[in-house]
Amino acid sequence: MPTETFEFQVEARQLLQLMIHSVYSNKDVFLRELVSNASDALDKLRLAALRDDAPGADTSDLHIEIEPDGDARTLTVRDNGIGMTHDEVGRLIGTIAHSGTAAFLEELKEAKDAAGAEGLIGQFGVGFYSGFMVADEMTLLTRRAGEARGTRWTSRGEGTYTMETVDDAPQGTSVTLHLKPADSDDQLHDYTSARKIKEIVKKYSDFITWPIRLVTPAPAQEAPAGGDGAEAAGGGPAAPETLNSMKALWARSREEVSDDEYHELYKHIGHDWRDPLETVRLQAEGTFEYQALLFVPAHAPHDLFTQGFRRGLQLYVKRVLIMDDCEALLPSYLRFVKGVVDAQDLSLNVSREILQQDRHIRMMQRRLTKKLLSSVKDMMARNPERYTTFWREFGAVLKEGLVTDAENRDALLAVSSFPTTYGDGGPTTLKGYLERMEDGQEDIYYLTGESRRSIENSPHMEAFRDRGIEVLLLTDPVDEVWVDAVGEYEGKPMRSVAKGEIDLGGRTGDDAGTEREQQADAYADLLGWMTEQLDEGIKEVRLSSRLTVSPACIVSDAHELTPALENMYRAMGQEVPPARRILELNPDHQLVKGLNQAYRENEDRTRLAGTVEVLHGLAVLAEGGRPKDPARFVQLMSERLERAL
Ligand SMILES: Nc1ncnc2c1ncn2[C@@H]1O[C@H](COP(=O)(O)OP(=O)(O)OP(=O)(O)O)[C@@H](O)[C@H]1O
Repeated sequence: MPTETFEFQVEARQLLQLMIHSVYSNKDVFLRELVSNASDALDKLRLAALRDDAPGADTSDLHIEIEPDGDARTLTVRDNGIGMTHDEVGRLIGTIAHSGTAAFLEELKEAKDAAGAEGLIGQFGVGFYSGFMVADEMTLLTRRAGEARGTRWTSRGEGTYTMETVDDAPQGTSVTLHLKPADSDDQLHDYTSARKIKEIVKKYSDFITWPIRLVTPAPAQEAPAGGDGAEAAGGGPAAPETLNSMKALWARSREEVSDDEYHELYKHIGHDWRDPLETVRLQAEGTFEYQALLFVPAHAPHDLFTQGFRRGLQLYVKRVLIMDDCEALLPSYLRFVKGVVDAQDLSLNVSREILQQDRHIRMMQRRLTKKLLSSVKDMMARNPERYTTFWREFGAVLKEGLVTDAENRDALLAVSSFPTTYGDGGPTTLKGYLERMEDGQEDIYYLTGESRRSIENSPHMEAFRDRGIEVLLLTDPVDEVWVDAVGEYEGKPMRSVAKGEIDLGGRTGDDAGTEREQQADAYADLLGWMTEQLDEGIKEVRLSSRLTVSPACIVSDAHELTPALENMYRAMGQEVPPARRILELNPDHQLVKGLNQAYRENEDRTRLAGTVEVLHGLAVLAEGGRPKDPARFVQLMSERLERAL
């Protein structure tokens, strides 16, 4: 078979460069990555066998081998798992399939220091490539279980790699690293040293549920074969030593397991190089027994909001992994949680469809959800800083639960926090807001919008700002939805400052009522005329009690959809009749007063009609929208500016 040469995909090449000129100081982790891949490959093969989906595969002694060779300066990590087809090698090893790679590389360019870059790389788990931190050449020999021929892949990590078909590859995958010279200044250890290998495996891979064996080539001994024929080597002097304890961490008591051990398990499952933010254990006893070890990552992945986001919850049945990415175990708003759930009494070959219906799974889901929410609540009380990180990373996802999970709504509200106009603007809970509410205030005020800046500068906020009334500033898309779904908190209605009539209670003073009535009389004709002038988008023009600086703003009826929500529904393909909105005028503003005067004094109101259009356009702009006919708006505006010169 000819050896073919291929070029790495652009992103892959960039990542490889990063690995070779490693920004990552701890190079030992390359071994963890290779062992982790080997372990996944063994899990996959066993799963396929459980489903009778691996004809011709040998599953008799599934294991991982590590074989150093000091003379040749190589290190081989070998598994007899699922292996890869020729096609898969090209696809999985030559490219980077992670969806957010482009975004990642952008961020990486911006990361100012090595620590930042290190953190980012962790998110993308450039697993296999990490071998190039310690090797100047890597060879991968693999044969997909059940197939006749295998593939050899070789690369020096520069622009290209080669692939060839081979006839005599053992089942599974072996990765051979041609090691760079040891250099302790650069944290490049001697990775052919048995002591070093044992230390790394113990530290990072002890929990792996497959045996990790150290194979030391004895001079007079035949090299032990990987997979087939391994048993035949019996009688030789040194049986390979198993380096890991293989204990399932989730089945052990808390006292027996160190935080570091939990963290290593998380990194394996979560494909993350960083420690998790929180570890949550649950041991359910009784008629349906199960153990769970759940992790909240410290960073939200880039693709959390994309369709097809892969969750990281693994389902085991009596220590056997039966499903990766098990979506039935947690509601969608907790999809960022990683971990393991190990149940005693499920069938080994349950399908995803059956799981969705299963009564026990539903019970587990409820209990796991409650446990996670109570852990977040504890975190809030015991470790506010950690909670702040949690909320920054996952708040937007968790709030989806306020809409979809009525049962846990109160628990979710209790752990939710929101930016606010109070104090330094840092997030507040609804409880905190309630405690600060002054006598007479009946509602919890909020405003939704695209960014904090645009909300803070919105005309709707003016009266609230003047009177020092706290307003929650909601900028996540989901905020539009949950405020409607939740409606109230502790009997206090949630009220958008951009919706309905705002009556700020007795705060305006005793004369305010009569003053307003007088104004209403004075403006009545103008308002009626303006309503006629504006097109069907505006159903009413009225005086405002929320403006102090701006001349006008647009508000929605209390029960109308906001424009953002309208757009959202349309984007989802739903038909929504356009909402008819209200234009509010500030009766104390010079422009509005002038408008009223001009209305009274002029019979011919053609020009005035144009001014009304401009005023409406300005209000649309102020809330972040765009005038319906921008060219006409600009023309009307220019004419008026010209006259003012
Ligand atoms: N030993 C192996 N046996 C079978 N397939 C493998 C093996 N090593 C790697 N692969 C395949 O190559 C893919 C890419 O591996 P790589 O280590 O680069 O990333 P990953 O494992 O998907 O992600 P991460 O590094 O974040 O864990 C794997 O997803 C797997 O499909």
